[in-house]
Amino acid sequence: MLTVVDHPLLARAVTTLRDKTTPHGEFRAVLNDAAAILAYEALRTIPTEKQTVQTPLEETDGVKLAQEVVVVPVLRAGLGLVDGFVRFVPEARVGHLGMYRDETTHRPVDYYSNIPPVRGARVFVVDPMLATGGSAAGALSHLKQRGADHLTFVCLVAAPEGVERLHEFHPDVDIVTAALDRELDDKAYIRPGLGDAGDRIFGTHP
Ligand SMILES: O=P(O)(O)OC[C@H]1O[C@H](OP(=O)(O)OP(=O)(O)O)[C@H](O)[C@@H]1O
Ligand SMILES: O=c1cc[nH]c(=O)[nH]1
Ligand SMILES: [Mg+2]
Repeated sequence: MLTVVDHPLLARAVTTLRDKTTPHGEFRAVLNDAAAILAYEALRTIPTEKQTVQTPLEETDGVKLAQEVVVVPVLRAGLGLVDGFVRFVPEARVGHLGMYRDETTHRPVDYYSNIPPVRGARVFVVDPMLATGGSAAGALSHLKQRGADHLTFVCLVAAPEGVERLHEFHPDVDIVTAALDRELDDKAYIRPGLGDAGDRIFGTHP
């Protein structure tokens, strides 16, 4: 299932992130806020179980989360979405998957993996950009090999090509995004998009 999160504050954040004049410090801060809204939506279906709580006056019913939460950013750009999740679920475990996209083939190249236990957990793979879908599909396959059985992919901007690829190779994985853009260009950049998310977050190419 594809969810395009519809919220005025998120739409405004995406507009700021698309703006080429937004400097990297502001880009990071606004991406953090956008990530929190995405996390809020993506966590909507997390199961809870009953827990009693003692107020200053009496005991009453409350809830606790009934499933472990694991957040897995696809490096580098995915790091920009981690805090949005961890601010709501501070006990979340965080895995890291290092991948970059080869500039000519546009195929993902793996360079790092450090993943906590994922079997039975609710696993959120986070990366601002879903372009060809090669990186996301590779990340999801890697996590399934490690036993992940409840995966959600969370991004900021998705291209139709990437959504199609994930639906084909990972039909069991829900996608949550802030925007579904028009197309990929001949360099496999998302149009209109926001450029290279990693470079914009970290200020790599002034
Ligand atoms: O859907 P795809 O076609 O695979 O493209 C999307 C990937 O490209 C970007 O990473 P990039 O390779 O720029 O690495 P970086 O995060 O280190 O900048 C982005 O953050 C995704 O991981
Ligand atoms: O538009 C794109 C495509 C891939 N990666 C990015 O950072 N941006
Ligand atoms: Mg990049």
